Amino acid sequence: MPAGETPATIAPPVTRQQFRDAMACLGAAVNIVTTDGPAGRHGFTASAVCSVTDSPPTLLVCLNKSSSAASAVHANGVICVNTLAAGHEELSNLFGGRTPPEERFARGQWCASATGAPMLAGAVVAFDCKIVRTVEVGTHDVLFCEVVGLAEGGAREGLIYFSRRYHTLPGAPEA
Ligand SMILES: NC(=O)C1=CN([C@@H]2O[C@H](COP(=O)(O)OP(=O)(O)OC[C@H]3O[C@@H](n4cnc5c(N)ncnc54)[C@H](O)[C@@H]3O)[C@@H](O)[C@H]2O)C=CC1
Ligand SMILES: Cc1cc2nc3c(=O)[nH]c(=O)nc-3n(C[C@H](O)[C@H](O)[C@H](O)COP(=O)(O)O)c2cc1C
Repeated sequence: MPAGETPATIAPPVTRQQFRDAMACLGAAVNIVTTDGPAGRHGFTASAVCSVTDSPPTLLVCLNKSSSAASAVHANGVICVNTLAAGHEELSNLFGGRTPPEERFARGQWCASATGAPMLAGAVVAFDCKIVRTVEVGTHDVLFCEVVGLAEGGAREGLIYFSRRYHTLPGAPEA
């Protein structure tokens, strides 16, 4: 559409595909959300991650109820949100695909965070969290997560998912 023209509107009801096509216009950081504990280790790729409040530090994660990771996430009650860096595209696809949990963790270097959830070496940042509330909305559970630990991985270039493709973001210049 040429700049300055009125955008075409879509009549209600908005379909799933129309919603997804619109959401593909929003750039988002890519994260691998992990968990570990009595229900075992698991993880999935998530772009639906957002800051809620800084007091107490809280973020939210939207988890598809049909994900193979869902039961472990709920039972363990802890997650680590590992924000991916440039070069992590393959790892993102591995955790976003239909692979068994142990095959996912065969790639990348993982260590246990304070909550026990796997933390990725080389992530841009990692948020170690306890799930404090869960709200069911449609196909997803919205997990409200209190951040109990942080690790800055030191990766310089970020990764963003936009228009159904990965893009690299340049890092801040050296101080
Ligand atoms: N909240 C939701 O239920 C979903 C939201 N979306 C949004 O729509 C955009 C376009 O999606 P697609 O056309 O499927 O192609 P896509 O290529 O952007 O998505 C890649 C894969 O990730 C899955 N995915 C992406 N975001 C997801 C989410 N929040 N929950 C569960 N699965 C998710 C998709 O189903 C697809 O299998 C995505 O980038 C995302 O922002 C996509 C799928 C589901
Ligand atoms: C870029 C990208 C972003 C995604 N974002 C989310 C998300 O925010 N929430 C979610 O539940 N699934 C999301 N997914 C899909 C899950 O990663 C995927 O369903 C899961 O890892 C595979 O499901 P399975 O373990 O049941 O095979 C995303 C996938 C990709 C590739």
